[in-house]
Amino acid sequence: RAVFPETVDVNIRQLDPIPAPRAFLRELPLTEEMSDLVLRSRQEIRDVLHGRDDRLLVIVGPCSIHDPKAAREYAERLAAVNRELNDRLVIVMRTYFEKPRTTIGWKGLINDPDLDGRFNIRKGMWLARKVLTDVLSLGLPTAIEWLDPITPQYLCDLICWGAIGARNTESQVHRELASGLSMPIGFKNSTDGSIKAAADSCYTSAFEHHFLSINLDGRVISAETKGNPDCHLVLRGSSHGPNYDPESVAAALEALKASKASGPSEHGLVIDAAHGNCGKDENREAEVVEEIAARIAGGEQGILGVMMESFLKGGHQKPAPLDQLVYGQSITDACVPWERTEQLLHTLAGAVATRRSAR
Ligand SMILES: C[C@H](OP(=O)(O)O)C(=O)O
Ligand SMILES: [Mn+2]
Repeated sequence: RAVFPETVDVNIRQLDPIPAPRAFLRELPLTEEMSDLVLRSRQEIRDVLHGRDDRLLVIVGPCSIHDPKAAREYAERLAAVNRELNDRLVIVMRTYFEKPRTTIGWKGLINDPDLDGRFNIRKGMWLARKVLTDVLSLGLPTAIEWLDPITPQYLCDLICWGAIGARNTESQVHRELASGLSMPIGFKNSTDGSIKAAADSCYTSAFEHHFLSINLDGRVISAETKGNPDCHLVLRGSSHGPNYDPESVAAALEALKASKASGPSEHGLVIDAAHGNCGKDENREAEVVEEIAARIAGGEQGILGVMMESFLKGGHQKPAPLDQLVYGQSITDACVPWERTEQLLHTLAGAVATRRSAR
């Protein structure tokens, strides 16, 4: 016998087949226009990260997407501001569908799209593609955190920038994944504030790697990657406090040098004003963004981009089925409300203009 049944699936209750990625790509295809936007945006982000474009990368939007309608409404507002400020900012919308939990909790739209504990992953993956095509159809680039190593096969044609989160930044699986992804990848520093793991990830992901994955037809394959030359560090603070101050930025750039990380790491890093840099307090987050804008206006080098958690309404609420929720408010980390966000985007654009005129 090839398999002794009693030795496998001991802790498996159910295995449900999901259609292969190609079926999803056919059902919700990328249009020519969206493809052009994705390719153009990826290149603009690369140019900023490599010091070829003096604009500021701004990755802004909700901590997580839980309501496609509210996500689209937010995207419509952000797209309008993007049209106004894109000579100074490269704006990318956070469209996060996978949430890494410290312990247990709602894991995102793909894992539990109806917020009802039924974990209809097939529906969640379809909804994720639907939201991404909606956002791209508004002319807005997309940013995601990559968590499950199979998810990219379902979504990566629609993504302009990716993150590897603080809880996975040392993982070999995520470094291998990043080495083959088609867009720039930002590695968050570890939750304890250490920089070395993420710096080593920036170095490691630039090499070719070989690992098991699936292809668009759902077959298990051995992937050989070229290496991703566009990986960079994202400072997101830690449980011990913030790390966005000038001294921490300088120390992080030294750590990148010590890890022999190249490309973007020779030019700077991205600061996440949320998470450990604001104690998950949206009012503090807005202040952090203003402080960063002042430093950019003052000509500080090394800040290539800013991340902000922002949504239609400020604050956050506990996850619950959609009809029990306040519309347009985060169900994971607290977010800066839209009106304040719009002001902050103008402040960041003004800072870039000031820096540009001083050069
Ligand atoms: C979860 C993630 O933040 P992290 O804790 O990985 O910095 C995010 O929401 O951007
Ligand atoms: Mn968050």
